[in-house]
Amino acid sequence: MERPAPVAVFGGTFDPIHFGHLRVAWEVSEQLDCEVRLMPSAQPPHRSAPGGSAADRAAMIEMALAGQGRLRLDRRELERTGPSYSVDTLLELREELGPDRPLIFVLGADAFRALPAWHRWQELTGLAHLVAMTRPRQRLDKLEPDLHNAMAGRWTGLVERLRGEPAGRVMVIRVTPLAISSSLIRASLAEGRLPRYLLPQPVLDHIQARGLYR
Ligand SMILES: Nc1ncnc2c1ncn2[C@@H]1O[C@H](COP(=O)(O)OP(=O)(O)OP(=O)(O)O)[C@@H](O)[C@H]1O
Ligand SMILES: O=C(O)c1ccc[n+]([C@@H]2O[C@H](COP(=O)([O-])O)[C@@H](O)[C@H]2O)c1
Repeated sequence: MERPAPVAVFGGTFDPIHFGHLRVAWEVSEQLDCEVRLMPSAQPPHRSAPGGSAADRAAMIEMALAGQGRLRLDRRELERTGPSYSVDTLLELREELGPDRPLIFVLGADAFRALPAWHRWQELTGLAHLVAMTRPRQRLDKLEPDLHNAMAGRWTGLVERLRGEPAGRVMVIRVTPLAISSSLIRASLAEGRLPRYLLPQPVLDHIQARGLYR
């Protein structure tokens, strides 16, 4: 019996969302042949509070996603109080999806390398597959020993493996290198420059109308 399509979630601060996030999420959705849910964190662990409110960051994601059907916004972390630990989110999703449905947690190379600093990170592969996307200037080799050991035997290059099992595999997906970051965009706005063409125009219009990141 064929398993139902995987659910892929791409977590981030999205402060603000930009074409780097959007393009790589789109390519991952194409390569995995499933919907990808963009999931902004309420209170991101291991970084200072976002400059944009939860409502602004979610509104900007919605604007960015208008007019397409592959990517959608998942508000679950915004609706929870306390730090947005990914292990709690994946436990909640696993509970909703049941034990058999493939669940995929998508993260950029920098976030993947930082996994050993995450809350109960060793539990993540029991709940979901991990997909690490390439990102300019971020390596996916020479991982620190704990991460290297935790991932040993889990690597696959086959999407079918991810679609055929509920969790536990790790895959690298090569995406178009786009050296765009939210911090670059915030810095540009703080200096009074216009980061045009790095993010969707309706998102930039919203930032300007609301006076964000000045
Ligand atoms: N240009 C990009 N290419 C590939 N992955 C990206 C890119 N930008 C962000 N990501 C990934 O998206 C996820 C969410 O990133 P985040 O919202 O922190 O954006 P960011 O641009 O890295 O922000 P900041 O500069 O504030 O750290 C992370 O897993 C990150 O690795
Ligand atoms: O669970 C954790 O301890 C944890 C620590 C750091 C980051 N994360 C998650 O990783 C994703 C990317 O984080 P960031 O900071 O790059 O936006 C986002 O979904 C965060 O909630 C999760």
